[in-house]
Amino acid sequence: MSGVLRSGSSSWRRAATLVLAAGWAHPGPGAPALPPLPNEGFRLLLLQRSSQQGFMPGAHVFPGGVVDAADGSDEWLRLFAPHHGPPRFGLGSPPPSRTTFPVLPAAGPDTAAEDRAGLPDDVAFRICAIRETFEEAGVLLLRPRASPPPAAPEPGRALPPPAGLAAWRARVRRDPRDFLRLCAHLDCTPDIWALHDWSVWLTPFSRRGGRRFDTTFFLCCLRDPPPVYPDLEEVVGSQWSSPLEATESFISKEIWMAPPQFYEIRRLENFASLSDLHKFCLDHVLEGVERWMPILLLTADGQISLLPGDELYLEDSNFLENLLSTEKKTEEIMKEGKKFHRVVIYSRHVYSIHVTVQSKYKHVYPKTYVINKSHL
Ligand SMILES: CCCC(=O)SCCNC(=O)CCNC(=O)[C@H](O)C(C)(C)COP(=O)(O)OP(=O)(O)OC[C@H]1O[C@@H](n2cnc3c(N)ncnc32)[C@H](O)[C@@H]1OP(=O)(O)O
Ligand SMILES: [Mg+2]
Repeated sequence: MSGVLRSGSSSWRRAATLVLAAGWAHPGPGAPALPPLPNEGFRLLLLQRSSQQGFMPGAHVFPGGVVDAADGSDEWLRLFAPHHGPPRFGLGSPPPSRTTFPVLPAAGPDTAAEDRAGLPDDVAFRICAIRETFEEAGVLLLRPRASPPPAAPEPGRALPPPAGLAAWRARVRRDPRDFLRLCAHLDCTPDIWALHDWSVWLTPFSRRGGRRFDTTFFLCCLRDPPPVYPDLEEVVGSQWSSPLEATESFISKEIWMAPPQFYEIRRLENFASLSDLHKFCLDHVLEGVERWMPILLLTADGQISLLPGDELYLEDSNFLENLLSTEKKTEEIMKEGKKFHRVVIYSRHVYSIHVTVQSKYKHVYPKTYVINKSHL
């Protein structure tokens, strides 16, 4: 399943990450914490990566990780039976395949046999996202095998942590194949039906080199926030933040996020409530999602991360291993154009987003977001 794809000098890791949105009541001062009403706001789970991580040390990201062969093993077939099985495991028809730029080489001939296992990618990637969320945050998104998903899915709940979970978590962190054994032990399956396709990001080329990921982002709505237990190795902290709170934490230098997370946080600002967000996911499921690779434009005093639709974005495979640069300053470049889909990176904690293009496939893009100059 995982396999490492090669394009030019880059090796690509296939990964999955989970945007967990939990319903959040607004208890007044001293008021008892009430269960959130459907039209209440939501908070997002952000995990802080350890400063020892090889990739994005210290960054706040959504739970996630590299897809492992175990996530696609056909041993899962007996666990999903009898309610679910090939070809779609109850996920509904496959989203339309969007042949978007860039095309990465298919998994090479060295992909081991078990990597081409019986599960379709969109099942295996959901299992990976749920496994990684368990490994990194101790949140268990499983569904009892006896209760197939409801016809009209509502936001779910994480499984209350059963006894002995810490020992199981250590086992799964050592060997991803133990995640299936944990599910069998609990007579559950990963709640793949609660995960909705949201976006796919490919790591842009940068002169620093380093790891590159082809990462599928899923979105999952929960009625209320489950307790979170960072593993304290890969992940050293966690927070539930609204899109606005996460933006303010970033601008005030309390947290650092890479452009994809900042973009997704701002995109989620479009939704006023958990029910709006959940309804959007259900209405949108057949449209498929855009898969894109930002192209970096280095300016004299910063960087601009260009996205498809931007007038400077070129769908040219040369940019798999190249970037753009100019002697001009960022402000000059910004004055020249008008068809924007870009994240402007002024400094480590000062990003702005400019969107003037229409979103594709009935998805939403973030609104233009420019911080006031006092932060510059
Ligand atoms: C400007 C950047 C633009 C882009 O990258 S766009 C593509 C998507 N990228 C992003 O979203 C940026 C943020 N990155 C991420 O969210 C994550 O890095 C991403 C892409 C989901 C991949 O997840 P990761 O957590 O990095 O991968 P992972 O969980 O498989 O491994 C992380 C490192 O932890 C290690 N690890 C995993 N399980 C462990 C265990 N049980 N005990 C100790 N160490 C463990 C694992 O070996 C890995 O270390 P290493 O990276 O191999 O050195
Ligand atoms: Mg991880």
